[in-house]
Amino acid sequence: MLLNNVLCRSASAAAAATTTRRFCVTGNRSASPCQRTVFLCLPNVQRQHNLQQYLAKAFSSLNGKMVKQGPRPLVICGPSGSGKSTLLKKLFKEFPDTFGFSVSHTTRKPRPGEENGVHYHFVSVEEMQGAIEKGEFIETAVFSGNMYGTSKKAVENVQHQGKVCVLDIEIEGVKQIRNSDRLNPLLVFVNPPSIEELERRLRGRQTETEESLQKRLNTARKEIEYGTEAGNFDVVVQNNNLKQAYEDLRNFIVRELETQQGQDVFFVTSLVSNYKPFEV
Ligand SMILES: Nc1nc2c(ncn2[C@@H]2O[C@H](COP(=O)(O)OP(=O)(O)O)[C@@H](O)[C@H]2O)c(=O)[nH]1
Ligand SMILES: Nc1ncnc2c1ncn2[C@@H]1O[C@H](COP(=O)(O)OP(=O)(O)O)[C@@H](O)[C@H]1O
Repeated sequence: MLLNNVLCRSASAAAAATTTRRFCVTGNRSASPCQRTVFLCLPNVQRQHNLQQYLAKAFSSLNGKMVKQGPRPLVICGPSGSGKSTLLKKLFKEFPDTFGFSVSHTTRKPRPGEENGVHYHFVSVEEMQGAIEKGEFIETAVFSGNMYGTSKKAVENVQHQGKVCVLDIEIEGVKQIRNSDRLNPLLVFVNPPSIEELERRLRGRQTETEESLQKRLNTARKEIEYGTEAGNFDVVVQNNNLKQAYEDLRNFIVRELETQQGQDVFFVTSLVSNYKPFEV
């Protein structure tokens, strides 16, 4: 039996399950496809079977809010050139099994080195519009003359692997997600030191034409205003110095995941402690 939650029988098991809320009651580890599942192995089959039934009943009688759908996704937002991709690259490198990237759709052209299906799904305007009409997206936006969107499938693909889903999206997409009760993500805003430094970094990246660069800088002013306004994001990561910015991002995420984990561990532990064998 696999439920989207964490079951920990000890503090060390809780520590081991630092990232996912997957939960599995079984005596057989190979039975579960999910990663970093915490297993509860019971001494005999009969007892295990009864606990499975007990937990299934307990979980199904709870309202949906208590049984979460896994770890909260992480949305990272900030002006073009603020350092989102650079920070995320470091995060994926440090925690390859914990975080998974939500691969967006876009109508912009690939840059050298960008792979279809890895960095983006590069599509035509017609394909994008068709997919929007079919209701395939959680959110969409137009940025600097190109369409972008997060498909339901992109997020599900990551969540099905038991990973924390990471979305790199701009402000209008963030607003759409904030206004829906869909993802309930943690919201991170990456703030550059100044517009002047942002311009230097964007020019240094050598990915933009002069026109696209000016569009990005114009949008950046509004984005910084919205992003740094109190209450719009859970944290603002100031990216003056890359090492410090990464440390701030990392610390925030780890703290948040531990908090989420702690809440679930407490919740499931109390369920298990109420379990009486053979009373299902
Ligand atoms: N709303 C929304 N924004 C996206 C999505 N994918 C990327 N973006 C944002 O689109 C903007 C432009 O991205 P990109 O063309 O890759 O340029 P870069 O940010 O300068 O590297 C960035 O602010 C991204 O965060 C998406 O699926 N939805
Ligand atoms: N703290 C920093 N100091 C100097 N350059 C940085 C810093 N952070 C990122 N960069 C550089 O700025 C450019 C834009 O960063 P990038 O991660 O591509 O931004 P974004 O994904 O937000 O558009 C890249 O060339 C990157 O190497």
